[in-house]
Amino acid sequence: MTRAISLHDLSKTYPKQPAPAVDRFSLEIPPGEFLVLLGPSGCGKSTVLRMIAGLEDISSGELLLDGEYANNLAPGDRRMAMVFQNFALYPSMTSRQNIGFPLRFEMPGEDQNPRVEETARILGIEEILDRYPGQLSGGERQRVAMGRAISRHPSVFLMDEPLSNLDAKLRSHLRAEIARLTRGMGVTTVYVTHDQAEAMSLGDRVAVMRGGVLQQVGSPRDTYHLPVNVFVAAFIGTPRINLLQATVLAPLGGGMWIDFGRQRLGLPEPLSLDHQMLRIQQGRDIIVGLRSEAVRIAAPSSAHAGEVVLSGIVEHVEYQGHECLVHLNTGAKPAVVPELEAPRLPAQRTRSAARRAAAGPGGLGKLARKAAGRFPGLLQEPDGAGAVKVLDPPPADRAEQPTGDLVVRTGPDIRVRPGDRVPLLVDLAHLYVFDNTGRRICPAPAEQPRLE
Ligand SMILES: Nc1ncnc2c1ncn2[C@@H]1O[C@H](COP(=O)(O)OP(=O)(O)OP(=O)(O)O)[C@@H](O)[C@H]1O
Repeated sequence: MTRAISLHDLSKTYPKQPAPAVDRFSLEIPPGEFLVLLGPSGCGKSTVLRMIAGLEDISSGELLLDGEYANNLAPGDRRMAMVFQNFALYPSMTSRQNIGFPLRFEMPGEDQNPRVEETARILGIEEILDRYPGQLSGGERQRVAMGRAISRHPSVFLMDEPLSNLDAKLRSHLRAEIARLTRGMGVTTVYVTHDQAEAMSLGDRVAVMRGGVLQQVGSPRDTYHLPVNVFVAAFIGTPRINLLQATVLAPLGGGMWIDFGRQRLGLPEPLSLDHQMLRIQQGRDIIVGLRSEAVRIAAPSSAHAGEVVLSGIVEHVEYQGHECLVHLNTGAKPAVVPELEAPRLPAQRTRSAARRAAAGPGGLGKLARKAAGRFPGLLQEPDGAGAVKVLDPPPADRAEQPTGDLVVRTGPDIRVRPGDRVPLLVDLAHLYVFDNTGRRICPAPAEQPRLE
């Protein structure tokens, strides 16, 4: 049994809160889909989940279950099972009693043991059925919590960061188990997380939220390759996408360049349609996004079609075993996305930079708050597209030292050292351009009229 969930302009405003925690959220979740709600802390993910579960009143908008109006349906009548981050097990009950507890109400008078044992077999927890939560590891507790959800044969699973209290190895193991279980059962699942890697590996689709507003919903591949705005681009992908401030130069005589200040990137002629569209940005601030795999360290003579030349000074090489991440300074100004951490920390910190970093995220938060103060309305736009303004890093940083603005992924055997100037080849097929409100303009959004 599985079901469709429709959210139409769902909003939630908590008492005494000026801004809605969830703002006109619309989404169709077909039966059997594994949908992940992804976003930074406080963006409203749990509130959406709780409204679906019936644990939170809906301020406005409509919730439909299999096409039927369900705003006022009691939680117990929704046939949904929820799994929480803190496991929420009864400490005085054994695993068997915890798993069987909801069945007492669903199948009164019946023997629950066969259902409990079937569930335990699916989860491989037969051995721990007679232990109490205090006698279980974190992973075992979460399996019991999952068992309690599964044993009810629900039509929807709602999972609120179910793995975030577990260590990395167990997380990845249980992640695979959740994917196997939910797909096997074919039950519609809504899964909340702020971990983009988890979202990408689990979701049929990922819905990215920011400040209560849905930014983009799509397959993991689409959200990675075609982010609608700079926020989604920066939130998804590790290492984070390189975001650089730039302007477009398109003199009347022809040619087009993306100007980073100290270097320019020439766009090859004839210009592609997407690049022709950039002409209207002439003289305006833009943000260029380059994922770490879109740039390689190689001589200009080895450029393939579609690759253009830049150069950078190596600041730091991060050896990762299977690859290296090379931090470079190209002389460009990094763009900062409010609500996410600041741009990358400089590779070679001065003492004052290290002090600032040691002071924790407050300084970065302050930067974002300062930005929000300088550009009112900047953190959220009425149409939900999400304006994301480019910010200059604090001047003191720049005066003290050059900051790495570009991270490039290379093979593990790269032989470069801090201070080396290296040639770079940028693959234009993987170059993103965002306008000064943060919207992606290149590659052009599908709905945009094209110059044909
Ligand atoms: N009961 C409440 N009363 C008032 N404000 C609330 C309440 N619950 C949540 N909020 C606020 O609503 C906003 C969204 O909260 P929510 O828990 O949905 O975010 P989230 O994205 O799930 O965050 P996290 O990942 O940290 O759990 C936050 O600003 C939060 O402080």
